[in-house]
Amino acid sequence: MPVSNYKDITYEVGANAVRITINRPEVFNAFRTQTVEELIDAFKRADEEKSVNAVIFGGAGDKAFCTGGDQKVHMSEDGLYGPRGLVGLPIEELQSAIRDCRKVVIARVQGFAIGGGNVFCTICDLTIASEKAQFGQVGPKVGSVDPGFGTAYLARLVGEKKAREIWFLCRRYKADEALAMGLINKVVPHDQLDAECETWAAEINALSPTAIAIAKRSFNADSENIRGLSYLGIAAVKGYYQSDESKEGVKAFNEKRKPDFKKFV
Ligand SMILES: CC(C)(COP(=O)(O)OP(=O)(O)OC[C@H]1O[C@@H](n2cnc3c(N)ncnc32)[C@H](O)[C@@H]1OP(=O)(O)O)[C@@H](O)C(=O)NCCC(=O)NCCSC(=O)c1cc(O)c2ccccc2c1O
Repeated sequence: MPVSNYKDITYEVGANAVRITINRPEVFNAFRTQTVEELIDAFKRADEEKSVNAVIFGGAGDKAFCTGGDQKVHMSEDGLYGPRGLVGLPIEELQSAIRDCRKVVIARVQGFAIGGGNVFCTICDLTIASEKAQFGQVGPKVGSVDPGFGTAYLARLVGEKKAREIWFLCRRYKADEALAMGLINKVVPHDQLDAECETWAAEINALSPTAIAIAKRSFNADSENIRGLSYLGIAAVKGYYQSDESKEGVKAFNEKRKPDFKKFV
């Protein structure tokens, strides 16, 4: 897919990093099938980029890095997001593409990193956030769950107790709380976010690309079993998405009301 054909994202090669940006600010940079397809293509392209060692992954506008799956397109008859993969968008292939990319992937978080957006932060090699950023999970509130990197790998970063708290209470966490729990690497004043990301990318860019790629593969190898969990779990999520229980979560979000899950207990 040529870069010029991207509709939902932008792709730029800078002096120190490739910049991949979700460009759907009208839905807080939520992703649909097309967004996920383009991101997979972009991360595979970045993997082959010869001039830089880093990728800066962000979301357009001031409000959000990414808020996960687009709940407006998710409100479908079959409960799926679209035509591709098990749940209608190949999210598990995108998560693999980010992990498999030999560059250091830095998440640039200026606002909400919620749902699948929070999973991206978890998977990215490094995360730098503005003091305005907010993190959290919403799956059990909106009829969804990320069964793999969003749960099991999150626990490796923040510990089992905190990861379970994040999923079982669906609270929002400020940037300094995310830093304290080990979810992100650094918090900076809002207007210094781009400069900080660029500084980190420049430092990485001065280092040996082969050593970095081997180190990344080595870190990944130790948690590679989670890819298997994710691919298995997503089959369960497909069945869940087709249930009235999950559809109630999606409907409630779109109708801006609290979900009523009582009858499913
Ligand atoms: C981000 C929020 C916390 C912001 O709340 P706030 O109250 O400030 O603002 P609004 O809620 O009014 O939102 C403003 C505006 O943006 C729209 N919007 C926000 N997020 C989305 C979204 N994800 N999809 C579509 N639209 C969105 C919202 O509708 C408003 O627009 P209006 O035109 O209506 O005014 C809050 O918005 C929030 O919690 N958003 C997250 C919603 C959500 O449910 N996300 C998806 C979760 S599921 C998921 O992401 C997911 C990830 C995975 O990795 C998976 C892997 C495997 C299987 C499944 C997966 C999966 O489902």
